[in-house]
Formats: sequence, C-alpha cells, structure tokens
Amino acid sequence: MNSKLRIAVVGIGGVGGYYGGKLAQRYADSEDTEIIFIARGKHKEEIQTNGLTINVGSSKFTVKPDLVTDDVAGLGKLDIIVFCVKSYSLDKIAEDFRPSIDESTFLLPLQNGIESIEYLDKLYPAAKLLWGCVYIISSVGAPGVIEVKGEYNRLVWGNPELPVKELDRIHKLFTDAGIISELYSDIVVKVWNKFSFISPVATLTSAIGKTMGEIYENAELKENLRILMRELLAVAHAKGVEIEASIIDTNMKILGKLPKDATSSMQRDFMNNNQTELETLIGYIVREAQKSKVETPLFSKLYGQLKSK
Ligand SMILES: NC(=O)C1=CN([C@@H]2O[C@H](COP(=O)(O)OP(=O)(O)OC[C@H]3O[C@@H](n4cnc5c(N)ncnc54)[C@H](OP(=O)(O)O)[C@@H]3O)[C@@H](O)[C@H]2O)C=CC1
Ligand SMILES: CC(C)(CO)C(=O)C(=O)O
Repeated sequence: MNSKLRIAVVGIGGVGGYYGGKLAQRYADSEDTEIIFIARGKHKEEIQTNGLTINVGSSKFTVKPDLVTDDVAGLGKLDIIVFCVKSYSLDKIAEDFRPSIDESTFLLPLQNGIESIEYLDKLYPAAKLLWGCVYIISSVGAPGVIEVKGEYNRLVWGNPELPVKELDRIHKLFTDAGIISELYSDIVVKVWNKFSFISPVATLTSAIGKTMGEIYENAELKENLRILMRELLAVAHAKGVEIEASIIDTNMKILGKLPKDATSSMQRDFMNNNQTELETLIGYIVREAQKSKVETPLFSKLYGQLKSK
C-alpha cells in the first residue's frame, strides 16, 4: 500500500511552476511525500528530460518531481491537489481527477477570483476544499523554465470549517518547503480582498488599454476604478461576505506603488489575442449581481465591451 502523502500540482505555468517547484525542491525523492506535476506538450518533455528551472529574481533552482505526466486518469488516490491552470482550463481537467478524489482529498485552487473555488466545491462537495490565492508575478519563460519577478511571493489560503490540526500540517508542509504560507481563518474575505483589486484593475486596463500608472495619475479614470470596486463590494456584501469598505483605499495605495508601466495579465492577453479569464474576473461579478439584484452598471458596460472585443 502506498502510504506516502501524494501531492499533484496541476498546470506547471507561472503559478504552478513556482509553487510546484518549491514543493519538488523539498520533497521529490523523499520517503514520505510524492510530488506529481501535471504538464503537457514540450514543457512536459523538457521537465521530464532536464527538470524544471525556476528563476526567482537573481537566484535559480532546478527540480525534478517524482512524476511528470499528462495522464490524469491513471494517477490513483491523491491527498492534495493544487489547481494552477487558468480558470478557463479548469473544468476540462478537474473532471478527470474524479478517481483520485475522495472525502479526505484536499483541493486548493489558486486561480484569481471566486468562481473556480465555487466550481470545485460544487463538483466535489465531499472533498476538503481550501480557499486560496497567490501574490506573485510569474510566467513560463520557455519550455521547462519559469520566470518569477521579485523574491517575495505569498500563498494565502485556508478553510475555517476544516480541522485546525490538518490545516496546520499542510501549513508546515508548505513552510518547510520555503513557501511563504499564510493560513487564515477569515480566508473568504482575504480572497475577496485580492479579487477587489484584480477584477476592477483587469477590467479597466483591458477596456481602455491604459497602464496602471496612467489610470492612477488620471482623476477621472481613478474614480472609475473606485466605482468598479464599490460595485464589486456591493456584490460581495449581497453574498454575505464581510469585506470592509476601507479595502478600496488600500487597493488604491497598492496601485500607486506599482510600476507606472504595469499592465494586468488580462490586458496583456487581450493585446496578444490570447484566450482570457474574462468570465471569472468580470463576467462572474455581472452574473452574481443579477442573481442578487445588485446594480453594477460600469461592470456590465465594460463586460459587454470586452466580450465583443
Ligand atoms: N502568473 C501570475 O503572476 C499570477 C497568476 N494568477 C492566477 O493563477 C492562475 C494560473 O495563472 P498562470 O500560472 O499565470 O497561468 P499559465 O498559463 O502560466 O499556466 C497554466 C499552465 O497550465 C497548463 N495547462 C492547462 N491545461 C492543462 C492540461 N489539461 N494539462 C496539463 N497542463 C495544462 C498550461 O499549459 P499550456 O501552455 O499547454 O496551455 C500552462 O502551462 C490564473 O487564474 C491567474 O489569474 C494569480 C496571481 C499571479
Ligand atoms: C496583480 C497581479 C499582477 C499579481 O498578483 C495579478 O494577479 C494579475 O495581473 O493577474
């Protein structure tokens, strides 16, 4: 019988490459923990042959997990699954994990937004769902290579309804791997806090094609961003999430500290004609507003514009 703790990281892109890389660096080849990467194509082949190299600021490390595969069906029971694909890829792959998931499996989705978490909760109601989000700027540089900007990244996660002892064990597992792990009992608010920044910023930058600095320095655009944040908060409050109004000022301060030429990843996806996370970052707010009969005129207008882009 396999008594190892079995962890799968699904999607070895910017996020999965960094967090999977840290886990593999600490636990691959260990006696008690198995690290599995779900990757595909040339990226998978490169990781299998030469390992995954992670460049973080001025340092770098290369890892080889215990297994790299695109064959989810044959994996067997898993203990922790960290979903790091883009939100639009989640439903395609999440279903394939059914034989690996039972009531003791932890699921940790790290997509931006709320919808992926709600989606996995509905798909696997018996599993132990963790809420999570990450503060990192990272991407695939080349097959087998991950580029992370800056040295300081945070993994924010938790679920107050699950036993503290089990959460503490995962927290130790992450921390021992060198991951900055922040375990919160008010995790729902923490994930909405991040969403209250990224959703309005992604919406406005993508709709008008301006950088974060250009928005911050223009009073009218800045007010539009505040309006989007207020609309998002109204939706959160209607859903019973106790997010504080002061998060808007906090978000504006964060925006002011970012490089003037910073763009959002959705804005870059629109510019490069790539598939985007429009539905989970923006469409979700519009749909939830309709369900709760909350008015979100600016979100609705910009969502309509972006949908037809
Ligand atoms: N990157 C960042 O800095 C941040 C990202 N986020 C969020 O994290 C999430 C992930 O983003 P990010 O890491 O940037 O995305 P990436 O596109 O860099 O990574 C996703 C990876 O998943 C792979 N993938 C998709 N489907 C499959 C599949 N069926 N089998 C195997 N591999 C698959 C993709 O492979 P392929 O290339 O072949 O499609 C890609 O390597 C998003 O929701 C994003 O908004 C949040 C904060 C910061
Ligand atoms: C805010 C940022 C840049 C990094 O956390 C991000 O999440 C994104 O652009 O999608």
